Amino acid sequence: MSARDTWRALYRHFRPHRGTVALGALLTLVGAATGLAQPLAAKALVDRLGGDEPIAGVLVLLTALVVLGTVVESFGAYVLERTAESVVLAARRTLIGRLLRLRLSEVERLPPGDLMSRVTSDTTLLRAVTTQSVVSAATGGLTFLATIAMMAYMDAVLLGVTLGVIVLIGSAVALVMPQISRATARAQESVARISTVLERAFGAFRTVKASGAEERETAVVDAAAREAWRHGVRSAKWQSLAGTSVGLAVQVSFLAVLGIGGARVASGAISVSTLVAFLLFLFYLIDPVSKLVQAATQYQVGSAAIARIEEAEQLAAEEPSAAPAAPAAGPASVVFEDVTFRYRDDLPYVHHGVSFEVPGAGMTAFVGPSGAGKTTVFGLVERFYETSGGRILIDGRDVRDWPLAELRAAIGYVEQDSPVLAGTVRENLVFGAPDATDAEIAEVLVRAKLDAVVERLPDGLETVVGHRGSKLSGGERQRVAIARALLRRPRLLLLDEATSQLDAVNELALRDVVAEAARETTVLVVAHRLSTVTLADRIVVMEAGRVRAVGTHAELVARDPLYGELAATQFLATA
Ligand SMILES: Nc1ncnc2c1ncn2[C@@H]1O[C@H](COP(=O)(O)OP(=O)(O)OP(=O)(O)O)[C@@H](O)[C@H]1O
Repeated sequence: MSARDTWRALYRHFRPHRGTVALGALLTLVGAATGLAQPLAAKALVDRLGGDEPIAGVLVLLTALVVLGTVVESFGAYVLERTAESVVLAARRTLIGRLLRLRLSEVERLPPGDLMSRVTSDTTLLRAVTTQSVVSAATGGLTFLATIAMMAYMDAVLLGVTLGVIVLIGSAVALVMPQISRATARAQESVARISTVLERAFGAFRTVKASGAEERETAVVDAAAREAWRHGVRSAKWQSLAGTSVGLAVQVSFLAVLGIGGARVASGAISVSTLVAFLLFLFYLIDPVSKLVQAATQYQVGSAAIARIEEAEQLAAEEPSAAPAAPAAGPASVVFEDVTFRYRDDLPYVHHGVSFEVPGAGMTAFVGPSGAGKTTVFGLVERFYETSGGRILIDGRDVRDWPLAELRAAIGYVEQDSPVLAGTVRENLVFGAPDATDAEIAEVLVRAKLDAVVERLPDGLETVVGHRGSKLSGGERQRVAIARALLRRPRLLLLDEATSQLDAVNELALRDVVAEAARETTVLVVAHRLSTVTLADRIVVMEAGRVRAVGTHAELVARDPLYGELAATQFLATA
């Protein structure tokens, strides 16, 4: 990101809060002013005590100043901190609103752990830069200019000396500033790597344990944590260097002013009192310069974070579209017209001109060797990906012309590994149909042959199924996934049959569920079982990204050698 883009992005986060930041700055200034007035009141008090004058008025004034100062200052600090939290919240909400709408291809490209850490960790770094550092820069800048003006009024030559030293040391500090940003960026990348590795490990926790990979995975996380530490420490080093440079600048200026000022006093150019006053102003300069350096440091940290946040905001997302109020009913037809497709421009084509027609209703099975492109058909129907060529028509309408939410509302999709989400059975069922009534749930449970299963569960529908549904059997998970899809009352059911074996009871149950669903919706199924294909109204045989043959089981066994082979090997194994 260029420096200008960083400015612009930071300003975008700051802009909605500029009013409250200004209020916070004002309160900070008022608090500081009452602080300055306190010594004056104290002096008056001491004077009056000495002169035996009444002190009640001054005492009240002093107390009022102390109370007012404390209240105003703490309220100002609260306003700024609250605004800082609001900036973080706004950044998080923008990111969250976008992340779940990202295109599938983007999420496949970036590890989810990395995306998550941008929402959680990087946004936190915006806290200081958009509020405290703006106030520091503003108040520091103002006081700096006022003090410089006073110094100019005292003696221009000594001011020149002072500014010379400050510019010299300031330039050196400016050189290390980008180092802070770089080190912070590296540290944040390492933090993201921690999330990524942990996410991978928890996503396949059984495999990690079964492979005895705990130590190795721990070592990878450990390395990332140490890497984050290393860059964090490097950033701290540059930050402290920048911080101490203020003291150095003032000390060097002090010596230079003392030397040159002494000579000027000796030559009669200025009076001793001017030199003393000038030196005092020099010390007043420490605070504003510190604030300016601090603001610059925070800006560097913030710019590292903003780059990562912006990157996530630039990822391609799907356009939001309102779900239809009343989706059309009845089974939908599906037509593929010479569809070509590849997952990425640098990958080979997966579909080399796929064409088939499925009328509304009935069940169509897709079969073919592994990698033939069957699951990809479903990804394209759902418009998870865009085709490279050809057309896909659902109900005679190009999928690109459907509002995305309407298209997906018409479809029920059961993935191959039938994901069940953490939560209760009920939460899993209504995931795709949040408004489903208890009666509808009960009906779908019967249809998916899950009613007996749910009855057996300790808490029925409210039973927590564990992370990824690990408390359900494979067959049960599959039927929960089908029930979830059916509850959406889809016009088109896409079912990616699991390749894993099912016992006879589960297999039969699944077969009935699918057969029944096919009576009222169009069912497309990537089939791996004889029991499924014999049931199908038509079978599409795919091979290497092309449709080889279409027909019924009996027709294809007689006509298509590849199908005959599949039937003999793949399907019969499951018969
Ligand atoms: N998200 C993806 N990104 C890149 N390539 C992919 C992706 N998904 C699938 N592929 C590739 O596309 C090809 C077709 O995959 P697809 O999943 O459609 O095959 P399939 O016929 O369903 O196979 P199976 O029966 O084994 O599930 C494969 O070579 C696969 O490696």
